[in-house]
Amino acid sequence: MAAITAKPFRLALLQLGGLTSSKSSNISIARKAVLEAASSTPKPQLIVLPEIWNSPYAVASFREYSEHVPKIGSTFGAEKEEGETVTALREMARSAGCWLIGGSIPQREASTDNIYNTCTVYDPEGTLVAIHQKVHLFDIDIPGRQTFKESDTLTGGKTLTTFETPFGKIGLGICYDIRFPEMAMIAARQGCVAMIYPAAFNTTTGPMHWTILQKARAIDNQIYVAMCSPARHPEASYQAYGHSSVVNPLGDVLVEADIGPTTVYADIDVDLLATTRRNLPVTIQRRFDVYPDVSKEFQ
Ligand SMILES: O=C(O)CCC(=O)C(=O)O
Repeated sequence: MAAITAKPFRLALLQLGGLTSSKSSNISIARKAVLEAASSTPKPQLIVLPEIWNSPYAVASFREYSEHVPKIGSTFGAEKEEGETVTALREMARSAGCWLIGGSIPQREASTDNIYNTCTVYDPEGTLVAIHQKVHLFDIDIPGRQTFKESDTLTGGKTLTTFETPFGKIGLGICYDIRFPEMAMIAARQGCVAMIYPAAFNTTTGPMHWTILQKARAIDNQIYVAMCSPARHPEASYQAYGHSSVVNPLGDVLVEADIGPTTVYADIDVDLLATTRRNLPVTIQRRFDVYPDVSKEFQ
Protein backbone atom coordinates (compact mmCIF):
# COMPACT_ATOMS: atom_id res chain seq x y z
CA MET A 1 0.00 0.00 0.00
CA ALA A 2 1.55 3.28 -1.11
CA ALA A 3 1.82 5.91 1.61
CA ILE A 4 -0.40 8.93 1.24
CA THR A 5 1.45 12.21 1.02
CA ALA A 6 -1.06 15.01 0.91
CA LYS A 7 -1.79 18.50 2.16
CA PRO A 8 -5.17 19.94 3.10
CA PHE A 9 -7.04 21.38 0.13
CA ARG A 10 -10.40 22.80 -0.83
CA LEU A 11 -12.53 21.21 -3.49
CA ALA A 12 -15.30 22.91 -5.48
CA LEU A 13 -17.94 20.91 -7.38
CA LEU A 14 -19.78 22.95 -10.02
CA GLN A 15 -23.33 21.70 -10.46
CA LEU A 16 -23.90 23.57 -13.72
CA GLY A 17 -27.40 24.72 -14.62
CA GLY A 18 -28.93 26.12 -17.80
CA LEU A 19 -27.04 23.74 -20.12
CA THR A 20 -28.57 23.48 -23.56
CA SER A 21 -27.72 22.03 -26.98
CA SER A 22 -25.51 25.09 -27.67
CA LYS A 23 -21.90 24.13 -27.03
CA SER A 24 -20.70 27.73 -26.96
CA SER A 25 -23.36 28.72 -24.45
CA ASN A 26 -22.46 25.71 -22.28
CA ILE A 27 -18.80 26.75 -22.37
CA SER A 28 -19.76 30.28 -21.25
CA ILE A 29 -21.80 28.81 -18.37
CA ALA A 30 -18.87 26.65 -17.30
CA ARG A 31 -16.38 29.53 -17.53
CA LYS A 32 -18.56 31.79 -15.40
CA ALA A 33 -18.99 29.09 -12.74
CA VAL A 34 -15.25 28.27 -12.68
CA LEU A 35 -14.25 31.91 -12.25
CA GLU A 36 -16.88 32.47 -9.57
CA ALA A 37 -15.68 29.44 -7.62
CA ALA A 38 -12.05 30.56 -7.98
CA SER A 39 -12.87 33.97 -6.54
CA SER A 40 -14.62 32.53 -3.48
CA THR A 41 -12.94 32.62 -0.08
CA PRO A 42 -11.10 30.50 0.87
CA LYS A 43 -10.03 29.85 -2.68
CA PRO A 44 -10.40 26.22 -3.80
CA GLN A 45 -7.29 24.48 -5.13
CA LEU A 46 -9.28 22.00 -7.23
CA ILE A 47 -12.43 22.70 -9.26
CA VAL A 48 -14.57 19.95 -10.79
CA LEU A 49 -17.11 20.08 -13.64
CA PRO A 50 -19.82 17.43 -14.27
CA GLU A 51 -20.11 14.64 -16.84
CA ILE A 52 -20.93 15.61 -20.49
CA TRP A 53 -21.66 19.26 -19.85
CA ASN A 54 -20.83 20.69 -23.29
CA SER A 55 -23.24 18.40 -25.19
CA PRO A 56 -26.69 16.93 -24.53
CA TYR A 57 -26.30 13.68 -22.57
CA ALA A 58 -27.71 11.60 -25.42
CA VAL A 59 -26.16 8.73 -27.35
CA ALA A 60 -27.26 10.36 -30.63
CA SER A 61 -25.36 13.60 -29.84
CA PHE A 62 -21.95 12.34 -28.79
CA ARG A 63 -20.42 12.07 -32.27
CA GLU A 64 -21.68 15.48 -33.39
CA TYR A 65 -20.26 17.20 -30.29
CA SER A 66 -17.02 15.21 -30.16
CA GLU A 67 -13.63 16.94 -30.29
CA HIS A 68 -9.98 16.22 -30.64
CA VAL A 69 -8.16 15.94 -27.29
CA PRO A 70 -4.39 16.42 -27.56
CA LYS A 71 -1.74 14.53 -25.61
CA ILE A 72 -1.00 14.69 -21.91
CA GLY A 73 1.65 17.33 -21.31
CA SER A 74 0.42 19.62 -24.10
CA THR A 75 0.57 23.23 -23.00
CA PHE A 76 -1.64 26.29 -23.30
CA GLY A 77 -1.58 27.76 -26.80
CA ALA A 78 0.73 25.10 -28.26
CA GLU A 79 -1.89 22.87 -29.91
CA LYS A 80 -3.42 24.16 -33.13
CA GLU A 81 -5.78 21.23 -33.69
CA GLU A 82 -7.44 20.79 -30.32
CA GLY A 83 -11.20 21.08 -29.83
CA GLU A 84 -12.75 24.32 -28.66
CA THR A 85 -13.80 22.90 -25.31
CA VAL A 86 -10.25 21.80 -24.51
CA THR A 87 -8.92 25.28 -25.37
CA ALA A 88 -11.65 26.84 -23.22
CA LEU A 89 -10.87 24.53 -20.29
CA ARG A 90 -7.16 25.40 -20.43
CA GLU A 91 -8.06 29.07 -20.40
CA MET A 92 -10.47 28.58 -17.46
CA ALA A 93 -7.78 26.81 -15.40
CA ARG A 94 -5.26 29.57 -16.14
CA SER A 95 -7.63 32.43 -15.44
CA ALA A 96 -8.82 30.73 -12.26
CA GLY A 97 -5.29 29.82 -11.13
CA CYS A 98 -6.66 26.44 -10.00
CA TRP A 99 -6.39 22.77 -10.90
CA LEU A 100 -9.40 21.89 -13.03
CA ILE A 101 -11.05 18.51 -13.57
CA GLY A 102 -12.90 19.41 -16.75
CA GLY A 103 -15.88 17.12 -16.19
CA SER A 104 -16.28 15.00 -19.31
CA ILE A 105 -16.80 15.73 -23.00
CA PRO A 106 -17.26 13.51 -26.05
CA GLN A 107 -13.82 12.87 -27.58
CA ARG A 108 -13.15 11.70 -31.14
CA GLU A 109 -9.94 9.78 -31.66
CA ALA A 110 -8.83 10.51 -35.23
CA SER A 111 -6.73 7.37 -35.67
CA THR A 112 -9.66 5.01 -34.92
CA ASP A 113 -12.74 7.22 -35.36
CA ASN A 114 -13.80 5.97 -31.90
CA ILE A 115 -15.78 8.25 -29.61
CA TYR A 116 -15.03 8.27 -25.89
CA ASN A 117 -16.61 9.87 -22.82
CA THR A 118 -13.47 11.68 -21.69
CA CYS A 119 -12.37 13.63 -18.65
CA THR A 120 -9.44 16.03 -19.10
CA VAL A 121 -7.51 17.62 -16.23
CA TYR A 122 -5.50 20.88 -16.28
CA ASP A 123 -2.98 22.44 -13.95
CA PRO A 124 -3.17 26.17 -13.12
CA GLU A 125 -1.02 26.98 -16.17
CA GLY A 126 -3.51 25.27 -18.50
CA THR A 127 -1.31 22.25 -19.20
CA LEU A 128 -3.25 19.06 -19.86
CA VAL A 129 -2.07 16.72 -17.09
CA ALA A 130 -4.45 13.74 -17.26
CA ILE A 131 -7.01 12.12 -19.56
CA HIS A 132 -9.54 9.54 -18.36
CA GLN A 133 -11.74 7.77 -20.89
CA LYS A 134 -14.81 6.29 -19.15
CA VAL A 135 -13.96 2.63 -18.74
CA HIS A 136 -17.37 1.15 -17.89
CA LEU A 137 -20.02 2.24 -20.36
CA PHE A 138 -23.49 2.99 -19.02
CA ASP A 139 -25.60 0.28 -20.63
CA ILE A 140 -28.61 -0.41 -18.47
CA ASP A 141 -32.25 -1.32 -19.00
CA ILE A 142 -34.75 -0.85 -16.19
CA PRO A 143 -37.99 -1.32 -18.18
CA GLY A 144 -40.27 1.71 -18.13
CA ARG A 145 -37.85 3.71 -16.00
CA GLN A 146 -34.33 4.08 -17.33
CA THR A 147 -32.76 2.67 -20.46
CA PHE A 148 -29.44 3.92 -21.79
CA LYS A 149 -26.85 2.34 -24.05
CA GLU A 150 -23.65 4.35 -24.29
CA SER A 151 -22.01 1.52 -26.20
CA ASP A 152 -24.25 2.35 -29.21
CA THR A 153 -21.87 5.26 -29.85
CA LEU A 154 -19.03 5.13 -27.37
CA THR A 155 -15.98 2.96 -26.88
CA GLY A 156 -14.82 2.15 -23.35
CA GLY A 157 -11.43 3.36 -22.16
CA LYS A 158 -8.72 0.82 -21.41
CA THR A 159 -6.76 2.47 -18.62
CA LEU A 160 -7.13 3.63 -15.05
CA THR A 161 -6.18 7.22 -14.32
CA THR A 162 -4.53 9.03 -11.45
CA PHE A 163 -2.66 12.33 -11.40
CA GLU A 164 -0.31 14.09 -9.02
CA THR A 165 -0.91 17.56 -7.59
CA PRO A 166 1.00 19.54 -4.95
CA PHE A 167 -1.79 18.59 -2.50
CA GLY A 168 -1.89 14.86 -3.23
CA LYS A 169 -2.59 12.19 -5.79
CA ILE A 170 -6.13 12.05 -7.20
CA GLY A 171 -7.93 9.12 -8.85
CA LEU A 172 -10.48 9.67 -11.61
CA GLY A 173 -13.57 7.81 -12.76
CA ILE A 174 -16.66 8.86 -14.68
CA CYS A 175 -20.16 8.21 -13.34
CA TYR A 176 -20.96 4.49 -13.92
CA ASP A 177 -17.28 3.75 -13.18
CA ILE A 178 -18.14 4.22 -9.48
CA ARG A 179 -20.10 0.94 -9.53
CA PHE A 180 -16.88 -0.98 -10.14
CA PRO A 181 -15.04 -1.03 -6.81
CA GLU A 182 -11.75 -2.28 -8.22
CA MET A 183 -10.99 1.14 -9.74
CA ALA A 184 -11.23 2.98 -6.43
CA MET A 185 -9.38 0.21 -4.57
CA ILE A 186 -6.45 0.33 -6.98
CA ALA A 187 -6.29 4.13 -6.84
CA ALA A 188 -6.36 4.10 -3.04
CA ARG A 189 -3.64 1.48 -2.85
CA GLN A 190 -1.56 3.58 -5.25
CA GLY A 191 -1.72 6.44 -2.76
CA CYS A 192 -4.69 8.52 -3.90
CA VAL A 193 -6.27 10.77 -1.32
CA ALA A 194 -9.57 11.00 -3.24
CA MET A 195 -11.54 9.45 -6.08
CA ILE A 196 -13.38 12.08 -8.07
CA TYR A 197 -16.18 11.22 -10.49
CA PRO A 198 -17.76 13.71 -12.89
CA ALA A 199 -21.20 12.11 -13.11
CA ALA A 200 -24.80 12.39 -14.26
CA PHE A 201 -26.95 9.81 -12.49
CA ASN A 202 -30.68 9.94 -13.26
CA THR A 203 -33.89 10.19 -11.28
CA THR A 204 -34.25 6.39 -11.08
CA THR A 205 -30.79 5.20 -10.04
CA GLY A 206 -29.83 8.43 -8.27
CA PRO A 207 -32.21 7.99 -5.31
CA MET A 208 -31.32 4.27 -5.21
CA HIS A 209 -27.55 4.37 -5.24
CA TRP A 210 -25.86 7.81 -5.61
CA THR A 211 -25.00 8.35 -1.95
CA ILE A 212 -24.53 4.74 -0.93
CA LEU A 213 -22.02 4.10 -3.70
CA GLN A 214 -19.93 7.08 -2.63
CA LYS A 215 -20.05 5.93 0.98
CA ALA A 216 -19.10 2.40 -0.03
CA ARG A 217 -16.06 3.48 -2.07
CA ALA A 218 -14.99 5.87 0.71
CA ILE A 219 -15.35 3.37 3.57
CA ASP A 220 -13.84 0.42 1.68
CA ASN A 221 -10.76 2.39 0.76
CA GLN A 222 -10.57 5.05 3.48
CA ILE A 223 -10.36 7.91 1.00
CA TYR A 224 -12.44 10.94 0.06
CA VAL A 225 -14.98 10.42 -2.72
CA ALA A 226 -16.68 13.17 -4.72
CA MET A 227 -19.28 13.15 -7.48
CA CYS A 228 -20.15 16.23 -9.53
CA SER A 229 -23.45 16.26 -11.46
CA PRO A 230 -25.15 18.78 -13.73
CA ALA A 231 -28.22 20.45 -12.22
CA ARG A 232 -31.65 19.01 -13.05
CA HIS A 233 -33.12 20.60 -16.17
CA PRO A 234 -36.88 20.05 -16.64
CA GLU A 235 -36.63 20.26 -20.44
CA ALA A 236 -33.59 18.03 -20.93
CA SER A 237 -34.06 14.63 -22.56
CA TYR A 238 -32.03 13.13 -19.69
CA GLN A 239 -32.97 14.15 -16.17
CA ALA A 240 -29.75 14.40 -14.16
CA TYR A 241 -30.00 13.59 -10.47
CA GLY A 242 -28.02 16.58 -9.19
CA HIS A 243 -26.92 16.11 -5.54
CA SER A 244 -23.20 16.75 -6.17
CA SER A 245 -21.49 15.62 -3.00
CA VAL A 246 -18.33 14.81 -1.10
CA VAL A 247 -17.95 11.91 1.34
CA ASN A 248 -15.07 11.58 3.82
CA PRO A 249 -13.06 8.41 4.64
CA LEU A 250 -15.46 7.58 7.50
CA GLY A 251 -18.42 7.62 5.11
CA ASP A 252 -19.85 10.94 6.31
CA VAL A 253 -21.45 13.16 3.66
CA LEU A 254 -19.56 16.45 4.07
CA VAL A 255 -21.65 18.39 1.62
CA GLU A 256 -24.50 17.61 -0.76
CA ALA A 257 -26.21 19.91 -3.26
CA ASP A 258 -29.92 19.85 -3.99
CA ILE A 259 -31.06 19.57 -7.64
CA GLY A 260 -30.61 23.18 -8.83
CA PRO A 261 -27.57 25.02 -10.17
CA THR A 262 -25.03 25.59 -7.41
CA THR A 263 -21.43 25.13 -6.34
CA VAL A 264 -20.55 23.10 -3.27
CA TYR A 265 -17.22 23.23 -1.44
CA ALA A 266 -15.47 20.78 0.85
CA ASP A 267 -12.22 20.95 2.80
CA ILE A 268 -10.14 17.83 2.49
CA ASP A 269 -8.61 17.04 5.87
CA VAL A 270 -5.69 14.73 5.29
CA ASP A 271 -5.22 14.06 9.00
CA LEU A 272 -8.58 12.26 8.93
CA LEU A 273 -7.21 9.83 6.37
CA ALA A 274 -4.35 8.88 8.67
CA THR A 275 -6.54 8.68 11.77
CA THR A 276 -9.14 6.55 10.03
CA ARG A 277 -6.48 4.15 8.77
CA ARG A 278 -4.86 3.95 12.18
CA ASN A 279 -8.09 3.39 14.09
CA LEU A 280 -9.62 0.91 11.61
CA PRO A 281 -6.56 -0.65 9.95
CA VAL A 282 -8.39 -2.54 7.19
CA THR A 283 -6.01 -1.19 4.54
CA ILE A 284 -3.17 -3.26 6.00
CA GLN A 285 -5.36 -6.21 7.04
CA ARG A 286 -6.39 -7.20 3.52
CA ARG A 287 -5.60 -10.88 2.81
CA PHE A 288 -4.61 -10.89 -0.85
CA ASP A 289 -2.90 -14.21 -0.09
CA VAL A 290 -6.36 -15.73 0.55
CA TYR A 291 -8.50 -14.19 -2.20
CA PRO A 292 -8.70 -16.29 -5.39
CA ASP A 293 -8.77 -14.71 -8.85
CA VAL A 294 -12.51 -14.73 -9.70
CA SER A 295 -12.18 -12.60 -12.82
CA LYS A 296 -13.29 -15.49 -15.09
CA GLU A 297 -16.21 -16.77 -12.95
CA PHE A 298 -19.02 -14.71 -14.54
CA GLN A 299 -17.91 -14.83 -18.16
O1 LIG B 1 -24.87 4.03 -12.56
C1 LIG B 1 -25.88 4.70 -12.69
O2 LIG B 1 -26.91 4.46 -12.08
C2 LIG B 1 -25.90 5.90 -13.59
C3 LIG B 1 -24.71 5.97 -14.47
C4 LIG B 1 -24.77 7.06 -15.45
O3 LIG B 1 -25.69 7.82 -15.51
C5 LIG B 1 -23.65 7.27 -16.34
O4 LIG B 1 -22.68 6.49 -16.32
O5 LIG B 1 -23.67 8.25 -17.08
